[in-house]
Amino acid sequence: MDSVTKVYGRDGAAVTALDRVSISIPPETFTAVMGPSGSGKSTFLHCAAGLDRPTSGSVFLGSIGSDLSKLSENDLTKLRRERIGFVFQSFNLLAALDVRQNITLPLRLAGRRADRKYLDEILSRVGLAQRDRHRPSQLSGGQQQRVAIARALITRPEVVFADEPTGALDTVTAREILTLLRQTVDTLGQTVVMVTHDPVAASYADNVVFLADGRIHEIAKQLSADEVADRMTHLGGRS
Ligand SMILES: Nc1ncnc2c1ncn2[C@@H]1O[C@H](COP(=O)(O)OP(=O)(O)OP(=O)(O)O)[C@@H](O)[C@H]1O
Repeated sequence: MDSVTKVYGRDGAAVTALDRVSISIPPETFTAVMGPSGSGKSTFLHCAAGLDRPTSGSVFLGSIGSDLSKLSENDLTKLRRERIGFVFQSFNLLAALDVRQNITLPLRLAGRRADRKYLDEILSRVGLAQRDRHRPSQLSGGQQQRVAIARALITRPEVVFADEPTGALDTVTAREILTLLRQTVDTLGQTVVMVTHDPVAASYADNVVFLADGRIHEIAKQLSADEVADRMTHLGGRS
C-alpha cells in the first residue's frame, strides 16, 4: 500500500480516515491492525482488500502486479472472490447451506470445482471433518467461525483479511480461533491481516500496526498482550 489516503464526505464535512498510509505486509506473516476507535482500521482493511477505493494512492496485493485502486468494478469483484479470503466478526455463513457447501461457495461462484482432497484437508485442519453436513444453526459460534476460516482458505488466497474475527466469541473460543489463524500462517504459509481491538488477539501476530488519526503510528514485532495494551493506552485508545 503506497501513500493511501481516504477521505469520506467533502468540504466542511470531509473526514480524512487514512492519511498517506504506506506499508508493505510481508507474505506468510500474521499482521494485526490496532488503534483507537475511529483511527481508520476498518478503512485500512477495506482499502487493502479492494472493498473500497482510496481517494488517492495505490494498493498492490501479493503477486498481482496491478494497482487495485485502478481495477474496474468487475475485475475487483473477481479478484476479491478468487484471490482474497474474508473472515468477519459475524461469520456471514449461509443458513441454508451445510458446512461443505458454505466452504466451497467461493469456488462455485468463481465457476471452479472444489478439489476434494484439499477440501478434506481444510475440513480436518479446522476440526470440522465430523460436522461437514451440519448447517450453521447446528454449530457453536466458534465452529461457525471455523467454517468461515475454511471458506476463506479454500481458494488458496493471496491474503486472508479478518475483521474482528473473535469479537463475537468467548475468551476460550477466541483463543482457539486465533491459534487456528496462527496455524494457517505457520503451516499453510497463508498471509493474514486482522483488525482487532483485543490486545490478546494482537499478541498472536508477527507484526502489530498501530494506527492513530489515520496514520501509522508504529509497526512493532511480536508484542505480548501487555505490551500491546500499554501502547494502546499511550495512543489514547480504550482498546
Ligand atoms: N462511510 C463513511 N462516511 C463518512 N465517514 C466515515 C465513513 N466510514 C468511516 N468514516 C470516518 O472515518 C474515520 C475512520 O473510521 P474507521 O471506521 O476506519 O475507524 P476504525 O478504527 O475502524 O473505528 P472502530 O474501531 O470504531 O471500528 C472515522 O472518523 C469515521 O467516522
